[in-house]
Amino acid sequence: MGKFQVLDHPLIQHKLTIIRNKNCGTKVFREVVDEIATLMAYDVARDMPLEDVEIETPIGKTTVKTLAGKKVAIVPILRAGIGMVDGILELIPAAKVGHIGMYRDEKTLKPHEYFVKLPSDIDQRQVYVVDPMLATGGSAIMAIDALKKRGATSIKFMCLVSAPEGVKALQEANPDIDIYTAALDEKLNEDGYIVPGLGDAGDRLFGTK
Ligand SMILES: O=P(O)(O)OC[C@H]1O[C@H](OP(=O)(O)OP(=O)(O)O)[C@H](O)[C@@H]1O
Ligand SMILES: O=c1cc[nH]c(=O)[nH]1
Ligand SMILES: [Mg+2]
Repeated sequence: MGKFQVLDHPLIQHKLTIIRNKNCGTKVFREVVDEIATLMAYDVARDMPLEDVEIETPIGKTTVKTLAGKKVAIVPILRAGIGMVDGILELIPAAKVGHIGMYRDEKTLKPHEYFVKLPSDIDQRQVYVVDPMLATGGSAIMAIDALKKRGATSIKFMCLVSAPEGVKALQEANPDIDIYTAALDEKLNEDGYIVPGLGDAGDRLFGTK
């Protein structure tokens, strides 16, 4: 089974409180989602492999560490996942970015895929799938299926708020992936929204309500 980690650094908890508040406007919401994504990426990247490299400092020769292993692809699930991309690129600026478009039917809660565009070497990359919300898990599972179908083998999923139902479904469907969340909330309500959650992440990011 992959890792399941709640990244509850005090700075992350504080920033999450800011965006959970219903009075937080689009501008601040966007800025703070970005900041949380950067803080999370720092921890998610902790197991990046290193290799030795010989360099010369102004004082003399030495063997030190440099990043090795797979290059990163960030794959946001549209729309809301887009809000986390820039924050991760702050730390991993050379990452490539793929996009998977997905919307959840409001009645059935079933996800529908409408767009997939990935880096051509996705099978060679460490993929970070990002979406602020993991509710029923349907969207994340369908996005990861789309990635695996196209050859991705090394996948981590990052979200801000998750529901126990979504975590369980995602783990059962993909026991090979690591899941990172800033908070594990109580439950889903009858409309499929996370309680207490932060509402509709896409609408709050883009001001579409
Ligand atoms: O775990 P699930 O039950 O699938 O729900 C989570 C999905 O719902 C939201 O997207 P939405 O369908 O609202 O699309 P949007 O990002 O375009 O608003 C959210 O950003 C996730 O992608
Ligand atoms: O609480 C939720 C659940 C799904 N999608 C959202 O944006 N918010
Ligand atoms: Mg939405």
